[in-house]
Amino acid sequence: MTDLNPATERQLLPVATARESWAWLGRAVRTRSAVAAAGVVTAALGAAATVLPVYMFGVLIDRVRESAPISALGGIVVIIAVSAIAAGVFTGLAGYFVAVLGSTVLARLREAAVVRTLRLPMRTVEQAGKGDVLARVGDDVAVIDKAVSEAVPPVISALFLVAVSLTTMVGIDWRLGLAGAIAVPMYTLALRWYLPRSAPRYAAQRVAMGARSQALISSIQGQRTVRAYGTEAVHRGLVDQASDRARLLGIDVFGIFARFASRGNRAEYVSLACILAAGFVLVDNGSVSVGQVTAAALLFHQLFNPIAAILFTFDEVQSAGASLARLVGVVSIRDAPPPAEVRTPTAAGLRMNGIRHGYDGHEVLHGIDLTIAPGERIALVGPTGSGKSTLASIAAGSITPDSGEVLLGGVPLAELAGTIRDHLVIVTQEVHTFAGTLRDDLRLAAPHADDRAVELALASVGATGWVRALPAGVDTVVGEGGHRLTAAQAQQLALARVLLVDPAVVVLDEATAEAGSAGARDLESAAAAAVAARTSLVVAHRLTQAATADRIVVLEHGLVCESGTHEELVAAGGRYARLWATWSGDSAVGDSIREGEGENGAE
Ligand SMILES: Nc1ncnc2c1ncn2[C@@H]1O[C@H](COP(=O)(O)OP(=O)(O)OP(=O)(O)O)[C@@H](O)[C@H]1O
Repeated sequence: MTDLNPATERQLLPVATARESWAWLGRAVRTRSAVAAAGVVTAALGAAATVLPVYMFGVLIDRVRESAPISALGGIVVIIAVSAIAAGVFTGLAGYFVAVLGSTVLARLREAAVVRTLRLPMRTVEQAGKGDVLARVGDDVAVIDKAVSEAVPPVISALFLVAVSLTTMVGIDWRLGLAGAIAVPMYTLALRWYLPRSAPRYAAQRVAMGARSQALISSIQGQRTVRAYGTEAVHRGLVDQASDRARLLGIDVFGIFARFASRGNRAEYVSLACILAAGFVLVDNGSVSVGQVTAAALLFHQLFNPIAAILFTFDEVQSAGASLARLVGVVSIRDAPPPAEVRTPTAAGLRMNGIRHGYDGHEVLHGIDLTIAPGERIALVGPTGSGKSTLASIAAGSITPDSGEVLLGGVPLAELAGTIRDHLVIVTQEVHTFAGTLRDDLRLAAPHADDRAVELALASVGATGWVRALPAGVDTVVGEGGHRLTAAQAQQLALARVLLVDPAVVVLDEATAEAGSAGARDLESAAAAAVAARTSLVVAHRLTQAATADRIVVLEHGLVCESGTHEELVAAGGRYARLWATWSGDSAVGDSIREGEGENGAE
C-alpha cells in the first residue's frame, strides 16, 4: 500500500540521549583500550613536540639579543628541527590510532544496528518506515564515518595542543597564561550560545533527511499505484515538502554556524591583544624577556588553526554525535524479554485463539479461532482486504497480533524464540533474491544443505530445467547486479528453500499469484511439493489450488465465515460456492450469484 501520509508524522525509531550515547561510546572504546591508549600518548607527545620549537624560538631570540656566539645557537636550531619532525610523526600516528579506533567502533556499531534492525518487529519497522531505518544504517553511518576519518583525529590533536600550549604559557609567566586564557571563557560563551541552538537543529536536520528519504522511497516503491490513481502531483508535493524542510533546516544550521565562527574570531583577537599588552608591561618591568613574550604570543597564535579546526569541525563532530545518538537509539531498543525456557513443540498442529489485529487503530481481524491439525492442508480464501495476508503473517509469527495467541504443537510462538524458523516457515509473494550464487541463495536458511539436497529440492519444485540452462547452473550469480530471475523463478527458489529447511509447518501467502496460467500450473505443483507431508496454511488466490486442500477456510471482513472441504462448501451454496461459481464459470451452481466477480478469490 502506498503511504500518502507525510513521512514526518511517522513514529520514527528511538534516539538515544547524550548520556546514553557517551555511555555506549565509553564501553566501545574500552574494548580497544590499547589503541585508545596509543592514541592518547602519541597525541600528547605530538602536542609537546609542536610546542617545543616555538618555545625554543623564544630562547633563540633571547640568545641573539644577548649577542651569544653562533656556536651557542646551533644546539637550539637542532632541537627546533628535530622536534618539528617529531611533531609531524607523533601527530600523524595519533591521527592513525584515532581513525583506527573510530573505524573499529563504527564498524561494530553498524553491525549491531543492522542486526538489531533485522530483529525489529515488523510493526516497528512499518511504523518507522523503511526510509528511517535505511537513513540510520546508511546516511548516519556515512556522517559518522566522515567525521571519524576526517574531523575527529585533528580535533583530538588540537585539544591536546591547546592544553599543552596554555600550560607552557602559564609556565613562562602566569600573567601571560592568564591573558591567553581570556579566550577560554569567550569560547565557552560562544559555545554555550551555539550548542543549544545547533544541537536541536542538527537533530531536526537528520530527522528531516530521514523523512525526505522515506518520502522518496515511498513514492518510488508505490510508483504503479501512484500512476494508476494519477496522484503524481500529490506525491511530488510530499517529496517537495520533505525536501524543503531539509533544505531550510540546512540554511538555518549554516547561519547559526557563521555567527558562532565570528564569536570565535573575536575571542582570538581579544586574547592576542591582551597577551601583547601584558607582554609590553612585563618586559618593561623586567619580569620576562622579549623572547619569552614572543614565544607566548607565537604559541597562542599557533593555536588559531587548531582552534579553528575544533570550531569549524565542531558542527561535523556534533552532526556525527546526532547520528551516533540515532544509531545507539536503534542498538539500545530492547528485545522482548526472552522466554523463561525455549520450548520445543511436540506436534505439528497450529492453533490460533481469539486473534485480533489492526493497523493504525483500524481493526482488520476481529477474533479468529482456527485450528490446523498436524499434517492438515488448509486453504485460506476470501475477497481482497479480508485479512488473509495479515492472518498468514500472524500464523507464521511474522506479526504479533494485538490480542490472542498462536500455538504450535501447544507451545506459544513467543516461547519458541529464535528456533521458530526450524519448525515453521512462511513464503510470501514478495520473494527477495539475495545477491550471490543461486546455490548460496538456496542455502540461506539451511547453510548445511549439501549439493545433493540442493539438487533434490530444485527437482521437487520443477526448477532443474531452467537452473541447468543458466550460464553457470547453480553457481550463476543472481540478484542485484547478477542474472535476473523472473518472479515465478524466484518463487520456485523460495519453495525449494522450504524443502531444504524441512519445517513441520509451512505458510504460503499468495506464493502462486503472480504467474501466468502456464507458469501457474508449475508453481502450483511446486507449492504442492513444498506443503506435501506438512501442516500448511495456503492463501489461495487460485481456487483450483483451494479445491485440493483438506479444508477451506473462507475469510470475510476479518472473520471466518465458512469452513469445510471443497465439496461441502460448494454443496452448502454459501460464500465459497459463489466464489467457485464465478471462478469456474459453473452456471450450474447459479447464474444469480455473480457477486463474487472481480473479487480476489475469483482472480
Ligand atoms: N502494513 C499495513 N498497514 C496498514 N494497513 C494494512 C497493512 N497491511 C494490510 N493492511 C490493511 O489491512 C486490511 C487487510 O489486509 P490483508 O493484506 O491482510 O488482506 P488480504 O485479504 O490478504 O488482501 P489481498 O488479497 O488484497 O492481499 C486491508 O484493508 C489492508 O489495506
